[in-house]
Amino acid sequence: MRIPQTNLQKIKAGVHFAQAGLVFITACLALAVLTKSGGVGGEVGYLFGLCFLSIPALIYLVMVPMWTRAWRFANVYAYASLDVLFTILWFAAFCAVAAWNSAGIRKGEKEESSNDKKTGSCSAFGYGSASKCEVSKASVGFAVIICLLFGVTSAISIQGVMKYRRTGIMPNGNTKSHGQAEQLNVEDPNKDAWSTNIDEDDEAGHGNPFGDHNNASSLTMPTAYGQVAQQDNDDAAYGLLHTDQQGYRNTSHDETADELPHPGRQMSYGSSAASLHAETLPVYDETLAPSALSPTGGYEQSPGGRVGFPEGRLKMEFDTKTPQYSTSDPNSFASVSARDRWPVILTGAIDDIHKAVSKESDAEKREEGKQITAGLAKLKYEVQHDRQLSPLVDDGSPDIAGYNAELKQRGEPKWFNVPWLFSECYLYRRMATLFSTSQHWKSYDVFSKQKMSTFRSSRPAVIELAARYNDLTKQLRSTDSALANASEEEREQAQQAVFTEMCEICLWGNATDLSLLTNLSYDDIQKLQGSESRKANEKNIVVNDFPAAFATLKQAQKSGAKERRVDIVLDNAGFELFVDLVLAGYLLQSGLATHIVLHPKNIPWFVSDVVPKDFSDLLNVLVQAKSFYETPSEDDEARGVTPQSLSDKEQQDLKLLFENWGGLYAEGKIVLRPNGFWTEGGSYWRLPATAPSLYADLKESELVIFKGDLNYRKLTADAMWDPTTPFAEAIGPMGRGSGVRVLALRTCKADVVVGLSEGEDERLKGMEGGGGEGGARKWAWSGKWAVVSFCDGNA
Ligand SMILES: O=P(O)(O)OC[C@@]1(O)O[C@H](CO)[C@@H](O)[C@@H]1O
Repeated sequence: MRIPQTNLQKIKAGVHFAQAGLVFITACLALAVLTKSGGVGGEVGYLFGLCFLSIPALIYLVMVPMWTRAWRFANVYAYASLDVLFTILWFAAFCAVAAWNSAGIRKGEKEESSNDKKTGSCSAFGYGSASKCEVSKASVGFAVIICLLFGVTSAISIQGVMKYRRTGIMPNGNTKSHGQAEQLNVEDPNKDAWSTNIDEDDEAGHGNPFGDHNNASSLTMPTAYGQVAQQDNDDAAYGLLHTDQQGYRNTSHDETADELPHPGRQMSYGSSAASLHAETLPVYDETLAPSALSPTGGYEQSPGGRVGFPEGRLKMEFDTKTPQYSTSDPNSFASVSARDRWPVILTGAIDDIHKAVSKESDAEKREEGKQITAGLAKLKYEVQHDRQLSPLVDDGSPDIAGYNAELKQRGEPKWFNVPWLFSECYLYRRMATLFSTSQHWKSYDVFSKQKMSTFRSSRPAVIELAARYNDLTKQLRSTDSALANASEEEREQAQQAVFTEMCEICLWGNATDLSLLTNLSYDDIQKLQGSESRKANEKNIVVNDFPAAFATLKQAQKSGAKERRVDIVLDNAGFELFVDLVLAGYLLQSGLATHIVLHPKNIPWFVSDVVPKDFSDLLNVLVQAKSFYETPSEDDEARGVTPQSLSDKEQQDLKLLFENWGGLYAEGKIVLRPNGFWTEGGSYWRLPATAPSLYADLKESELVIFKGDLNYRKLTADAMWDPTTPFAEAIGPMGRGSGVRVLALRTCKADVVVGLSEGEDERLKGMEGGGGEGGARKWAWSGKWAVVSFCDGNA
C-alpha cells in the first residue's frame, strides 16, 4: 500500500524518476563509446558501471519511502547517505570522462598537427572517431545533470534527517525507528514480545533501539524490543500498589460527529434483526433545535479548520496558576502511572493489535498493523526510558496543532518530568494517531475487547439493576402505586431518595474503570458492583452534594419549563455506561429532566472511555443477552466454567430495559453528542475560551454531570490544591458565574481532591493504606473513596 507522501517527498521521487531516465540515456551513450573503435579509458567504463550502480540506489530511494511493504528498510540516514554518495560518484564520473575527452582531443590535435582542424573540437579526437567524442561529450552533459539532481535530492534528504533528529518524525510524517521492523515476526506466536521490563534491552547493550532523536547510535541494529518473559510478577506486584487489583486495559478525529446520523430515523426496536449499530442511534430531534440540543459534534471550527481559537494565544494561559501534579513527584500517583501503569497499558494495547495482525489475511493490512505495533512499542520504550515527548504526527485533526504547540511551549519535556494531565492525554492521543494515520485500522479500538469482556463480568449487577429499573418504571407510570397516592411532600422525599440511590449507582459504577483495575476477577467485580457494596460504600462519599443537585432539578421541574436538559459527560464504557443510562432513564421517567445529552469521546481514550460504538455494543448486549451471557468467554473456558443460563425473568427484564432505552432514543430524549474538546490535552479551565460553542451549549443545560476521575482532574486542572479549597474555586471559569451547573460524580483515583472539610485529608491519610505522614495521598488513588461535588454557575 502506498504511504501518503508530503509534497517534498513527491518532488524528490519525481527527481529520482528523472534521474532514472537520464541514467538510462547516459548508459546508452557510454555503451556507444565503449563499443566504438579507438580504445577507451577506465573513465567511460566507470561511468557505464555507475549507471548500473545507480539503479538499486534509485529503487531504494523511491520505493522504500513510498510502499509499506518496503517500509521496514526506511532510514533517513540511509536516504541522505545514498543521495550524497551518488552526488559525489556522479561528480567524479563527469569530471573523469570530461578529462578523458579533453585528453583525447589534445592527443588528436597533437597527432593532427595540420592547422585546418578546429582546436578543442572532436574533429581531431585521439581515441576514435569524432562521433565517438561527441557521444562521450554528451554523456558528460547528462552526467552533470544527474549529479546536480542528486545534489537536489541530497538537500531534501539532509533536511529530512534534521527534521527526524528534531522531531522523531520521518519525512513522510510517519514515526519510525530504524531497522526495528525485522524484529516483528508476527507469524511467530511463541515470540513473547510484550513486557514492561526495560532492563532487558539495556542488558543487551544495544542502547536505544528506537533511534533516540539525539543519539546517532540508533542506526545500529537494535535488539528485539520488549522481548522478555510473559507478564511477570513485577506487573502483578505493580497492581498491588494500592489495592490488590491492578489493571491495564484506547482515533481519529471528528468524523464520528459527522457520521452519526441525524435523528428521527426510527430504530428497529423489537424487530427480529434488532441488532443495533452506532449509526442507527438518533443524535438529536430537529424539532428541539436550535435549542440547547443543536449538535456541536466536531471541533470549534473557524476558517482554515484551525480550532476556533485566537491565533497565537496559547491555551495554557487559561489554566490555573496553581502548579499541576507532575510525573516527577515521587509522592504522586502521577509518578506511579508514568513508571508502572502506562507501560502495562501499552503492553496490553500491543498485545491486542499483535493478535489482530496475526489473524489478518490481507498482507497490506498486516504490514500496516506491524507499523502500528512498532509505533506502540516505540512509545512504550520512550516512556520507560524517560525520553522527550515528541510532536504528534498530524492525522488531519485540528487538535494536533494544539498538542504540538503546547508541547513546544512546555519545552518538549521528558516523560518522568511533565505535568501528568497533559502527558497522559498526549499518551492516548499519540496512540490514536497510529491508527488514524493508517488506511486499514482507522476505526480500530485497541481497547474494545477489554471493554466488552469486563462488561460480561458485570452480569449479576446488570441483571439486579435491570429488574430494579423496570420496577421503578412501572411504579413511576402507575397511577395507583403508593407513590402516586402519596402527598406532594412524601412524593418529593421519595423522589429525592430514589434520585440519590440512582446517582449512587451511577457514582460507584465509576469504581471499576479498566485503566486502574487489572485482571479484576469475576468475583471482585461482583463484590464491587452489587447493591450491598453500594450500601457499604455510602460512608465512603467524603463530599456529598446530592441534595443540592436534587434541589436544582426539582426547582427546574417546578418552574414548569418545557425543556429541562441534563448533560452527562461520560467516562467509562461497559458497566459504567450501563449505570449512566439507568440514571438517564430514571431522570426522564421521573420528570426531573425532559432530555438527556450524553457526551462520549471521539477516539479510544484512557482505555475504557466511551466512544459512540460502545453505545450500540451495550444495547446489542441487552437485545442479545442470552447469547452474550451464556456463551463462555475465554476467561470462562480458562476457568472451565459454563455460564449459567439466563432465567426467563432475567431475559425479560433485559428486553424490557432495551425497549425502554430504545424508546427514549427514538423519541430523541436521549442524544449522543461526541466532541473533540473532551480529548484535548488540557483542563476544563480552558473550555469557555477555547470551545465557546460547546460552552454555550452546556449553559443551556439544567445540570451537567461530569463522570469519573479524569473529568474531575480536568475540572480542577489536576492542580495541587489544598484539599479544603472550595470546589467552586478549584474549577475556575466553570465555577461561580460560569452559567453552567456542574455536578462531579467521582471515585477518587488520582491525587487531586478539593472541597474536603478541615482535617479530613489527614484523617484519611492516617488510615491503613491512606499514605500516612509521608505526603502521598494514597487514599485517593484506589477508587475506594468518592466525592460528589456540585457548583451552581448560575447562582
Ligand atoms: O476517569 P476514570 O476512568 O474514572 O479514571 C481514569 C484513571 O484510571 O486514569 C488516570 C490514571 O491513569 C486517573 O485519572 C484515573 O486513575
